[in-house]
Amino acid sequence: MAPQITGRVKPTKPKKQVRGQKRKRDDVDVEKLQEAVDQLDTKAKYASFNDLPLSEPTKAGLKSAAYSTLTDIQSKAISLALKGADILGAAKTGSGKTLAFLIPVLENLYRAQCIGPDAGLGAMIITPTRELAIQIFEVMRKVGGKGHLFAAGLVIGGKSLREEQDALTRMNIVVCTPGRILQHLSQTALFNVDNLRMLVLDEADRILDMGFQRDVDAIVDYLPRERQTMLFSATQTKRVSDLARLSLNEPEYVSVHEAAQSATPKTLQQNYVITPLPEKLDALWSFIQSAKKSKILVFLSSGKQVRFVYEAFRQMQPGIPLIHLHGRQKQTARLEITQKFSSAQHSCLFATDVVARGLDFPAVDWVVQVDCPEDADTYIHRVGRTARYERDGRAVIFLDPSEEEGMLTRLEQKKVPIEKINIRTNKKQSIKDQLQNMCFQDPQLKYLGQKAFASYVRSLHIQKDKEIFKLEKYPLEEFAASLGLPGAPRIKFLKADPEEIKRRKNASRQAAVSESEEEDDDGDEDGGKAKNKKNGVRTKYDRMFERKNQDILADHYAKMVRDDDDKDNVDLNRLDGEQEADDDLFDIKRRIPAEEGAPNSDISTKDAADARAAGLKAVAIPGAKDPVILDSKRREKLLKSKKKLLKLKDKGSKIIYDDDGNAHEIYELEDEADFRARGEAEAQRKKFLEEEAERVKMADVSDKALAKEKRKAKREKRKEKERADAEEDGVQLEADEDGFENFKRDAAGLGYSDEEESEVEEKPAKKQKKWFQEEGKRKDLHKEKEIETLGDLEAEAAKLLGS
Ligand SMILES: Nc1ncnc2c1ncn2[C@@H]1O[C@H](COP(=O)(O)OP(=O)(O)OP(=O)(O)O)[C@@H](O)[C@H]1O
Repeated sequence: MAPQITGRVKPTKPKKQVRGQKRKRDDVDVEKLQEAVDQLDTKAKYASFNDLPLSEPTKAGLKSAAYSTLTDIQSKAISLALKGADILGAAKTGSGKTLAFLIPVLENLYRAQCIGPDAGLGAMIITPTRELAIQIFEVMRKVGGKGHLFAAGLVIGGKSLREEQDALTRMNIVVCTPGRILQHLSQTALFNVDNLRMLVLDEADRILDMGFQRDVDAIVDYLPRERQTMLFSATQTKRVSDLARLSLNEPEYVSVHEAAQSATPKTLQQNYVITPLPEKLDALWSFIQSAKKSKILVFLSSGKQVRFVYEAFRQMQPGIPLIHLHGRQKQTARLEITQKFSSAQHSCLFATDVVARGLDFPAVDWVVQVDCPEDADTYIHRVGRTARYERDGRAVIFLDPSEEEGMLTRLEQKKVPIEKINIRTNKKQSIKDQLQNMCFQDPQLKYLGQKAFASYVRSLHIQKDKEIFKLEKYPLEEFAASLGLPGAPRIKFLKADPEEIKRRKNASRQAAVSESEEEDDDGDEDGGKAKNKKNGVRTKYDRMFERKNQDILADHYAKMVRDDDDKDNVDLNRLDGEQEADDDLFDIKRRIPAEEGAPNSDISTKDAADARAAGLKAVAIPGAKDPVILDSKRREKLLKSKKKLLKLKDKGSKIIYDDDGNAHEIYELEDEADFRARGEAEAQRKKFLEEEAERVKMADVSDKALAKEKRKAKREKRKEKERADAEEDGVQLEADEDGFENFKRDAAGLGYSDEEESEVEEKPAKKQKKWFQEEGKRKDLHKEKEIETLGDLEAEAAKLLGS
């Protein structure tokens, strides 16, 4: 198999080797395999992959990926799917549904010999997000890459359409998102799906809901009716209308946990905390503070909230690495972040529901839902990012008192066991004042806060389940204050049907994706304009004025400006207020000569005359060229501030004195005749450059020697201090030395030069010291236990949450 990420489907192995493998594969008795599949008992329970009639390449792939025993859903679904049945697969999050459909895809195409560019597209796997598509593709590469020769690819946007088009025409298996594949189906002339045998919808209920409805219906119209269709999800749809849309043929409903007591993994502990909306950020901050040695996934309801909370918390330095992810980030950034979180040991990821489904981040300790999810299904998927494949995990949701009853009812209906807990009062920290201070000092942060507020309130407005979300019950003024805002921004609600709004939102996102021109990190409604100005520099003021809905925040923004012009008592909501602002723009015109008696009174201009005629006063500023006209109280105030007055004064020019005490400008032109007497200009230039180069070279040598000396002294000093510290703490010096030596060897292994190596030496030592000190400080101050195991870390985090 030669799986490729969009655009490069050429086999990665040399041609000869590929042909040889193909012959070998042809030798395999496909017929025998088919016979075994025909005789397969679909009612039996299979424990090992070896018990199933699978091809050698698949078996080799499973072995090398260390998959040996089947999970329940795999045991039931694979046998049925191998026989070609349409399947509705439902099993808890993290129970191995991916392999339950990937193995049949590889096997059924293999037995049908649907391999190579002439075979055409044999299987299409659709997922709701790009991240999930990439993940599935990676699992397929892991399992199928050990000998299968399929050409497989990802079609998820983020690349040019042309690149994908070339690759698509030769693919046997494609993993894709709905919007992008539909674009190809309608625009790529050579993309032929007539041979398609298998269609898989992962997170099927999500793909079939209104967000993707039109796309999926249109995709299905292109596909042959005779095919095998498989739908998988932890919250499977059984709606007849959905199934009819996909023309499923007597589907087998494979639900391994239907009789189970809970819809969520047994190893998942779930709690909720009643947290009034204005206290949610306090609760989140306090939580993060007591779970710093964990891997935490925090869900918020919109990208704007994610950005604000991330930005604000980052500035407050919580002592744990923070990252953030939302659907409007560039694809490369999204990929980087998911990889970063996957490999992190301790980290906190703020995210929207873009990561709620399907993503298999290893070893997430906590899922925290700051905002209530839109329904119980979303809740189940969010918490499913932890406690995967028999691992332990914990989840906590902050519910506003008005959401409690509605949400608990919904969770109970879905068989979600959840218990109430409280935050220990002594662990609660209020960050409201800090946020207010930060927003006051940083208008960009304040603006993010305003956007976060607006998007959150809008999201409440469009929520479908009014039993949970009652907009009038939320204390919005206090909520705004809790974000650090000086007032609640005014929100304008669209009158459209909430479902329609949601559908449109989804559609526009997909359009953005398919154009492969993702929004920049700004993630605002102003995406279109951002694109127009893509190559230009957009300032925050550009963004501010490009906002579609200028009404939002108008009151508040006015207030902000009013603060500046405090004494003027200008009401910017009034037209004459705007006039005032305009006048300020042209204040240079109104600077006129002073009245008689003032230093510049002899200068008489038309402007001055006009100003005097208008009854305005002018004041002469010592050291300034022009007097200043007092046309507003603000300008009067300005004259009282010495610091501000400096701005009006002439800057002056710098002068140097020679040995005889004569003044000179810093740069003076030499006499031309003298210059010419010294020879040709070009020769002089060359000579000058050579001399300078020599001078720099000499200086460089002595600088380097000096720097080396300094580093040596610093190292000596550090070692001495470490020795002293170690003696004080009773730590064996050898241990430190060992670590130091190891690092040195690593650095050498990476090929650092001597110079670089000595630079590198400094870094770990510095880091080591910092962490050591912090740990020490923590120990001294709080007498806390060192965290080593998951149990320890839960105990640590549980200190915050008391039952
Ligand atoms: N047979 C197996 N043996 C060992 N590990 C497995 C097996 N099957 C799956 N896993 C592991 O279990 C984890 C969860 O699998 P997977 O992502 O397929 O779950 P899922 O049911 O699709 O979850 P979700 O509903 O969240 O999408 C993965 O890390 C995967 O590698």
